[in-house]
Amino acid sequence: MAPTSSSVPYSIDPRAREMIQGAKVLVVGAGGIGCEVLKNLALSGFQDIEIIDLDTIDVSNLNRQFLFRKEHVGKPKAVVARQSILANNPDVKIKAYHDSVLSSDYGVNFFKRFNLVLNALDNRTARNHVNRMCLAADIPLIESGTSGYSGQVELIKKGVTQCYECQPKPPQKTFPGCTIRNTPSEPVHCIVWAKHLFNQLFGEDDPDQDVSPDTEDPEAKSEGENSLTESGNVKRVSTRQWIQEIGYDAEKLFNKFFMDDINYLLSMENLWKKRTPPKPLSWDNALQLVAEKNEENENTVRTRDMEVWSIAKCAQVFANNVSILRKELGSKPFLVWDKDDQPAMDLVTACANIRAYIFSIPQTSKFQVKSIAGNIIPAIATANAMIAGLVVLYAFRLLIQEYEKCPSIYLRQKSIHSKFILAPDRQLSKANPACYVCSEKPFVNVFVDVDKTTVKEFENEVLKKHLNMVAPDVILDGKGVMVISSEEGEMEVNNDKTLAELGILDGSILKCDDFLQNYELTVAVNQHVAVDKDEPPFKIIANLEDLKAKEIENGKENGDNKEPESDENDLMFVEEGFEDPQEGSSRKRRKLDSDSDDDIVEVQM
Ligand SMILES: Nc1ncnc2c1ncn2[C@@H]1O[C@H](COP(=O)(O)OP(=O)(O)OP(=O)(O)O)[C@@H](O)[C@H]1O
Ligand SMILES: [Zn+2]
Repeated sequence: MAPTSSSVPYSIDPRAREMIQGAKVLVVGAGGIGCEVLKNLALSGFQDIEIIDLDTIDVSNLNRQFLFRKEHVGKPKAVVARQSILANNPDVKIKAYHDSVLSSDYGVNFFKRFNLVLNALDNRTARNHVNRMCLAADIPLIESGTSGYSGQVELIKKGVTQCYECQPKPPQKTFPGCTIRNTPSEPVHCIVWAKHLFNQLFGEDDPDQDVSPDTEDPEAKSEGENSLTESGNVKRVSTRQWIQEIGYDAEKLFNKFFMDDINYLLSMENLWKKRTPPKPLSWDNALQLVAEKNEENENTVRTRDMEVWSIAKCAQVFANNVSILRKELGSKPFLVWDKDDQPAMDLVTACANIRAYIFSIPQTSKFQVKSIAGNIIPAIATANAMIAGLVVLYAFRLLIQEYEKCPSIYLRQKSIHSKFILAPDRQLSKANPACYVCSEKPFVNVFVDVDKTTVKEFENEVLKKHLNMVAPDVILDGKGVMVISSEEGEMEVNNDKTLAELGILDGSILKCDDFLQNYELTVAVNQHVAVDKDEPPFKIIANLEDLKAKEIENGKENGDNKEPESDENDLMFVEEGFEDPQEGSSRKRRKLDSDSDDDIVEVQM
């Protein structure tokens, strides 16, 4: 965009300018934001850059990840990003790692080599991990994310700001198991069920993803009636075992999931007193349900993915892809569902639509299924570019330790007059003194059923999945008993024992140590029995005061955006020093022409 008459060109502080050449920067993630950040770094004179990304280039990345071209599809993002930057600027020293940042190869000493770390990630696990590594190495981290037209940039610096984990993040949206398994009413319920079915057929075993009728559904039971089995599932051999026994026969699978299980659901009469009952569908009948010839469609330009498939087509797609995925599975222990893997996506689209048909729910195109199943909020190239621009502007300030000039800043779509608004917080966000990551003595309460929870479940679900440790060692305090070891083969004998069997009871204290993250956490164990079956089996509470506190409603999975503190009106800001926009003078903020199509905000410093 040509500078407007009112804009003042941005100039880098001369002290920062001097430091740019000698600065060593790590960029984590070479996706939408990462490509932009790398380009900005190279263009603004950074000479020593390292980039890490675990992924390879997908064709769907090409519209916005401009360092990649069609011929690069399938190649590692980090490697190609490096080549593209070097092609434009051969003087930059740039090193690429095609790897996960979670790997033990990147320990605290690896992070200590950098002046700055810039995150351009898309998931919480990796963000949490880099947060801990930067705290441990005491290196400033710039965290960033976008979600559609929204985005944010946040500085994380030990002892100066809050860390990425200071505030609890809302859990991802989930649906009650019985809605998914028994009484779906929206396309999304069928899509979640279809993803679970993929995992039952090919994925990692997860009892939470059962697709069979749930006989424990309280709505299904008459008063005083007991369920068929203790677990609430129809009693039979495990789904995977049965699938293997029938050799992944598509017709048998189809009749089981779409006819027998539906007949079973119909027998749970209470469920259908106020609902439209589902229609069981056999393989033979499905093949009859071909699309009515729709002349309108023939003249309409529609891409294949926008089409809603007939049920006969869904059945055929189901059979074809079961066979393709079975071959892909081969002798691997399991497949991982990926929205960009065509057979996996086709299978989920077909199954979701067959289930939707059975439950009289509107059917959806593959495009719609993909956006729901992949939790995709479309990535907006301009939002990524704006956020990446801010990341690098903040990088300049951090080189000269101007931390106070880097408050969290938010990008969001506003009104019909102005498409984007940038709004900074008034000041740096202070660390939460009860944070179980960055406080001086990290401490957390875990409420868990010590009589039922095994050591392995505790390690995987509590320590790794929810407390984000990578390779914990755990000692029962006071007794000095080692419970979990990060050394393979050392403590596996404990895996299937319950916590109680190892003497871990209500009031026990566990000392958990993650060597890689240089992170020690004290866990107080509290006996807790879930009363409601939809209640999570354990709870993690850093500060017991939080028990009463309302959950903070902020963030989205991709960008983890939260609302800015500043109160906005319908303005685009041109800030100086990010002072309180409400008190800004005309020098600091200008109302742009409301007819303007410009989506760019100029940030001056
Ligand atoms: N643990 C990790 N280690 C290294 N890189 C990671 C890790 N987790 C995620 N990434 C990378 O972070 C990048 C995030 O970029 P982005 O949000 O644009 O996602 P994408 O996968 O490229 O695009 P989309 O999800 O929209 O298809 C990806 O390239 C991804 O491979
Ligand atoms: Zn913290």
